[in-house]
Amino acid sequence: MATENKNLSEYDKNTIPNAKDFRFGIVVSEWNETITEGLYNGAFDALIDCEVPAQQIIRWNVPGSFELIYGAKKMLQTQNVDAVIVIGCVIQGETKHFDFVCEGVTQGIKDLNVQTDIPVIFCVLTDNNMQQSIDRSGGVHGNKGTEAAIAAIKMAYIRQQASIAHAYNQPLLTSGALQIEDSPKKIENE
Ligand SMILES: Nc1c(NC[C@H](O)[C@H](O)[C@H](O)CO)[nH]c(=O)[nH]c1=O
Ligand SMILES: CC(=O)[C@@H](O)COP(=O)(O)O
Repeated sequence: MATENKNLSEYDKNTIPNAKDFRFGIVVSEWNETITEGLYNGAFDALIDCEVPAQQIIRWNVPGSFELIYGAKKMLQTQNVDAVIVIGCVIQGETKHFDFVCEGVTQGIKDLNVQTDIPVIFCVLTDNNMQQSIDRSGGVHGNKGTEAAIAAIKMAYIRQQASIAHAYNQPLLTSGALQIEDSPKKIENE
């Protein structure tokens, strides 16, 4: 399903885990900052709407999307966060630089998700033109920052449940959609 068939800002709070105790890092690229600020506002507002206290949201800025990799790495190494959201906007120019920046950031963020224990959420627009970026940062297609915030909450929850399951040597819930429990049940060893 392409973005044009899905509003990026839509979410059902009934499907979102309790996020009150989670801490989030948000690394924001300064390139195309009118777009990245719109994406950040979408992410921040969604986290607040899901009752994450503002003081549990840490923001760092980096020069461009390529620096999101290093910024996210240092964020998760030095800050007590349950998930990191990286926010960028890469727009095709005259040269192939677009391809290398997009591929580099994609692979770098993927590597962080593989090599570290903290989920890093990919909120990087890779658009052909500015209008596509406007449309996806609070325009007709909604706000990818909102989508990223909801993903961050869900992945922080999965990380939390996985650590609990590991501690009690229990498999994670495998019944399709993640079932949300008010508080994880302690499994008494037989
Ligand atoms: N053209 C865009 C860039 N380019 C800059 C790179 O991300 C990087 O900062 C530079 O190569 C120095 O390492 N960055 C964006 O975020 N968006 C662009 O459209
Ligand atoms: C993604 C980029 O680096 C690109 O916007 C830079 O523009 P150009 O390819 O014209 O140098």
